Amino acid sequence: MAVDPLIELRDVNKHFGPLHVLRDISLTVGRGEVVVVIGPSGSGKSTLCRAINRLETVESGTILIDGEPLPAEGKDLARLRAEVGMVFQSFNLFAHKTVLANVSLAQVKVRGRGKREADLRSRELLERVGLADQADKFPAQLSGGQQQRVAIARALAMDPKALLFDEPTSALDPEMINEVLEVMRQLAQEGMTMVVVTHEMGFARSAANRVVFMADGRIVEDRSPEEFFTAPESDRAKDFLSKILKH
Ligand SMILES: Nc1ncnc2c1ncn2[C@@H]1O[C@H](COP(=O)(O)OP(=O)(O)OP(=O)(O)O)[C@@H](O)[C@H]1O
Repeated sequence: MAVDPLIELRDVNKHFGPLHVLRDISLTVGRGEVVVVIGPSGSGKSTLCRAINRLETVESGTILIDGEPLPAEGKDLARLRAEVGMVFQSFNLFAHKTVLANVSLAQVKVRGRGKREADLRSRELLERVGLADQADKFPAQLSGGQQQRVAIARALAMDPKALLFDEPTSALDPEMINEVLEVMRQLAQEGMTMVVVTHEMGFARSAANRVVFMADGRIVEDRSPEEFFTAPESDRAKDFLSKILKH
């Protein structure tokens, strides 16, 4: 399949003090592709995800969104950032605003939509994530899984070209993990371009087009889930998988 690149990283490097946390990272995510990033704790997965829309600065290398280099600051950065939505481990909803207002807010402020139009779109998206009947509640009245689904609706409300997920289920009780993964699976099937940092190997196996395995700030393997899970090539990946499978 010819790749139509939507997100590209070329030779990206970053340190935190003496720690070289991203080492010569080159990665291309094609339009409609789901790339799941896995690896041991501290290997740089979240930093990579956050670098893609410059929540972390990088020291060298290039990041392109739909062919446009991501600038360090300014209007073009804000515009490109809005094209790549982000869903975090902690849902970061406004506690004093209703679910509906949480989904509508950025549409009005960033996209310049009128309130009525934004609310209409928010209701459609809440329906899509199975929360149509929760629109008037406040975040604290919802379960963690429901709150994360609101956060996904909020990200979708910006009409992003791609979504980045940074450990979206790590803060959830086990019984709520699946309802969030199910929404993500649905988005993947609908063709959303997604980069997902997760420890959920079942999701990586079943929803990813590619698995990127990181260790010590490097991409060590970048392959289909079938190949990666049945025949990992590197000792680091073999070691990682054997530890995970023991749990
Ligand atoms: N703001 C920061 N300042 C200093 N060090 C940081 C900062 N953020 C992350 N680090 C360090 O950079 C390394 C990579 O962190 P990162 O969160 O990207 O790893 P990760 O692979 O996502 O790990 P985990 O699976 O535990 O979330 C870790 O050693 C971490 O302690």
